[in-house]
Amino acid sequence: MARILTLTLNPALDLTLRLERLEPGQVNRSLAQVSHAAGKGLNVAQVLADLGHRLSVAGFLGADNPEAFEALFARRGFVDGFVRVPGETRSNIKLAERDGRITDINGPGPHVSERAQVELLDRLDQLAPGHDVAVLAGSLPGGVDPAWFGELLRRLKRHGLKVALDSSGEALRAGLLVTPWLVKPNTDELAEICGRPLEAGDALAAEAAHLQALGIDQVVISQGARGVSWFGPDLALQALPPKVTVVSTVGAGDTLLAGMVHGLLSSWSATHTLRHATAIAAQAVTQVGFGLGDAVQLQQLESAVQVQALAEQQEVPR
Ligand SMILES: Nc1ncnc2c1ncn2[C@@H]1O[C@H](COP(=O)(O)OP(=O)(O)OP(=O)(O)O)[C@@H](O)[C@H]1O
Ligand SMILES: O=P(O)(O)OC[C@@]1(O)O[C@H](CO)[C@@H](O)[C@@H]1O
Repeated sequence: MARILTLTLNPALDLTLRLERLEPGQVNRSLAQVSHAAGKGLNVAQVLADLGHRLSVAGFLGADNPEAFEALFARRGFVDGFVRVPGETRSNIKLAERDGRITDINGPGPHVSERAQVELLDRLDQLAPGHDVAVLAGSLPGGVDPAWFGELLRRLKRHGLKVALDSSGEALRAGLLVTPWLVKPNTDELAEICGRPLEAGDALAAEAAHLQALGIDQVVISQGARGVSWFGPDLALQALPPKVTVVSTVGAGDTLLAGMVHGLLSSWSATHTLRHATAIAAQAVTQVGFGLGDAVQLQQLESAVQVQALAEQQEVPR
């Protein structure tokens, strides 16, 4: 069991509405709705807690609506390092149609002052020592500069934590410069950073090689239903998940990330790590919400994941 700190700088109340079919511009009636305290780092934390780890969670939380988050922390036994900021934590709307299509409408989050940012850094100086890994996941709220985000990663590294990063756009770019231990972009996020499409397998491998040359040990590239490419020191593997009935893909990437961190910390074989992480991510899409589901279903999914070696990585000219 490891001690893991997850950072969610821009958490969200996820409101998932299940619909037969979304008709834009019409009155739509939902079949069911459910609300969760969420945000990428908090979703990762819930899966890691289910996998047996001890969690601390931090970031910025709106002072006007903290109840669902505080209830989650109490229920899951998370150490609460969140700085409260004026205003409301955002609500993100997830429209889940019967055929598995998901439409996300994510809010900007409250504005975070410089003072609150200093407070979080001070708090992390106290909280971080003693943790093995920090997982930083999700977007930046208003007022938070990507350069500050880079400084945050640097501090966590200085405290001796392995840093795992899952973000997008400028925050991802700033984080990559600090060479985290592990990075988990999806194909679109990586393509945006490198400024070219990454459809072909050799383009992915070349980009992964470039990130590894910067000093990033583990490059995990998620590709939705097409699976995962994992480039580690001396390994390049591809996992293909089994076909599942999609209920909501929200949090699949977070579950995959948690699974990879868990396998690596447990010193499992590479194949076991990737197979298990891919299986829990596949299970995640069959449910709304975050955390591991039925153990028997998980066992069946794990047996059905196909893992194979990828062709030799290629150098990318820069
Ligand atoms: N339809 C699916 N069937 C099986 N597995 C899936 C499916 N969609 C996603 N997954 C699994 O979940 C992983 C993460 O999905 P994806 O690449 O969509 O992540 P993401 O874009 O980071 O998602 P999010 O940000 O919503 O958490 C995939 O690599 C795959 O293993
Ligand atoms: O707007 P961000 O921070 O990029 O993503 C936020 C979010 O879409 O990510 C999670 C799923 O990965 C959801 O719980 C949450 O609403």
